This record gives sequence, C-alpha cells and structure tokens, in this order.
Amino acid sequence: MTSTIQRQQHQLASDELKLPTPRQLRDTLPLNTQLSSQIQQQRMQIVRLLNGHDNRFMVIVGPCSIDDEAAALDYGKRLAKLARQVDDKLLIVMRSYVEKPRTTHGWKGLAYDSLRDGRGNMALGLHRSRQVLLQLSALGLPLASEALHPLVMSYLDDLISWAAIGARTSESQPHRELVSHLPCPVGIKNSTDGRISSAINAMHASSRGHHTLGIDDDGQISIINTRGNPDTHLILRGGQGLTNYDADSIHHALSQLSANDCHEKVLIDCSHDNSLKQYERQMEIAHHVVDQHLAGNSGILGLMLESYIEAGKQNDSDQPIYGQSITDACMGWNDTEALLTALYQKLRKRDV
Ligand SMILES: O=C[C@H](O)[C@H](O)COP(=O)(O)O
Ligand SMILES: C=C(OP(=O)(O)O)C(=O)O
Repeated sequence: MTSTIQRQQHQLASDELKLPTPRQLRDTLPLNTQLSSQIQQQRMQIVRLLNGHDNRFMVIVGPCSIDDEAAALDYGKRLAKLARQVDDKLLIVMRSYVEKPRTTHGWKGLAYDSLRDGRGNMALGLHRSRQVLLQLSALGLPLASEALHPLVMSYLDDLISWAAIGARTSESQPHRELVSHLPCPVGIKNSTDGRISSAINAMHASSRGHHTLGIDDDGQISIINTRGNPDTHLILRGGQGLTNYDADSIHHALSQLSANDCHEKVLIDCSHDNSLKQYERQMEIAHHVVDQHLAGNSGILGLMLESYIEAGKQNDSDQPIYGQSITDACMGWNDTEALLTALYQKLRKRDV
C-alpha cells in the first residue's frame, strides 16, 4: 500500500518535472511575422553599428533582472517612448534578463523561479519568460538578454536581438558553442578577475562552426551543427574591484582586439565592477564614456546601464517594492531618463 502511494507521488513529481519542448512553447506563445521581421531588422541594425556602418551609440538599459511582468512592461513603455525621441543618435536596447548567473547562490531569474518560492517551477518560468519577452517586443524595443543555459535559449532565442555572455561564463566551451549558434550579435564580458583574454578567446572560438550536443525543436537530444557567429564584441565591466572604462583601458582592449583580428569595438558596462557596485556612479561613467566617443574614439560601440523604475535594490525581508530590483541595485527611472536625454543632447551638439 505504502509503496503504491509512494509510486503515485513519484509519478506526480516526475510529471511536474516535465517541460514542454521548444516547439510546444513557441506554438503556445508564437512570434508573429511582423514581430519576427522587426527583430531581424533590429539585429541587423546592431550588426551595422558593430561594422561601423551606422554611427549611432548603442545603449543597453533596463533592470538587472525581470522579476515582475507588470513592472517590466511599465518600464518598457517609458523606455520605448524615450527611445523613439532619441533614435537619430542612440540605439536603445532594453535589458530583459530572465536568467541570472550567481557568484554563489541566490535567485536565478524568472525562467527558473518565477514564483520566487524556491521550488523551481521552470515550466511556468519559461512560459512567463517567453510571454513577457513577446510583450516587450511588441512595444517596438530590441531586447537584450544573457545567454546562460543553452537549453533555456532554445525556448527564447527568436525573441532576442542581442545577447550577453557573462563574466562568469566567457571561458566556458559550451557557452562559446552557444554563441556560435545564436542568431544575433553577442557581447562577451571580460572575466570577473578583469582579464579580457578569455573574452577574446571566446570571440575566436565562437566565430567558428561547432558540432555539439543539444536538443532539437521537439526536445530530441541531437547533434547541433553551429554556423559560427561573426557578430561578437567585447564588453568591459571591470573586475576584482578595478575599473576598465578609462581611455587607457579602452585603448589597451582595442589594441588587443586588433592584434587578435576581432571586431575593434567595445561596449562599456557602467555597472558591476566599473561602478564598484554603486549604482549612482553609472551616471558619471556614462558621461565619461560618451565624452571619449565624442573625442573621436570610434572603438566605443556604446554602454550598458542597470536601471529600473525605483532606484536601489530590495531587501529580502522587506515588503515587495514595485519596480525595484531584487538582484543588483539599479538607477531609478527619473535619473535614467535625465541621463539618456543629457547624453542625447551631447551627441546632437557635436553635429551643430
Ligand atoms: O548582475 C548581476 C549580478 O552581478 C550577478 O548576477 C552576480 O550576482 P551575485 O554576486 O549577487 O550572485
Ligand atoms: C551578471 C551580469 O554581469 P556580469 O556577468 O558582468 O557580472 C549582468 O549584467 O547581469
């Protein structure tokens, strides 16, 4: 008797553990032709910037992590409106991260634990992630996300215009294979200790085709033949308490990229070690980076900001605060809008 109950419980648990295949989730939450061609065009716009065929400045801005669809959409609407007003000078891409790499442990993002109850209902998490990315795309914004788990990407990569490989994974072979397969431009971060060589090696490795393991659209474990991704670039995010957004660090990075035959373009992450995790510092860093660009440094592709509706970050023990980060501390919307407007005006002034 007991063993029958145990078997039934086990059966229930394993049913709950089953996920839809990528095709099933895409069929449930389809990308329509209009949005699909919007995303194709947005990817191509970023590639044009990367190849120096468009001299706009790219800004990847948004919450450290998406934890709540209502707040993400509220933020997205504000950003989409601003993006339209400045789009002759700034190509604005919304940070829409549904996976978070952790230094040790902590909340891993909407895709893993959307209820934030620690039970890891990934069927719900993947559904909610795909749904919110579709809704954000429909606002007209290009979306940026970190490519962390290769299988998670098989559910979401059609919605993303730009992906990041984080500082903790740039040295990993499966991530380099993943980049080689992704259908969009990818920024690769310097490692957490500040080295840029791991990112440069990753750019080389991912520019080639690979044969690797993965799943097909129907969830069958398969050999995946990747095409090689020519559209990668370096992201400087500082490391081990040292910053690398100053002119000398950027010059050094660009000369290393040139010596290694990589795109001579860097994106500056104004957060993480560059801000020494003090979110307010992102504003002065962003100005410093745009000033270098205006002084003629054409190797600077743009910058990244962590920003949400409310400034700072929540404390686990507090009542939830709408629009405030539950991972890294972010700039608030008012400062973000003022900063992007000021950067835009600076860039326009150059042309008058
Ligand atoms: O951007 C987010 C964090 O810096 C990254 O996920 C690591 O976070 P942790 O050190 O709090 O785990
Ligand atoms: C985790 C992130 O950054 P990094 O990999 O630089 O720590 C991030 O941008 O969310």
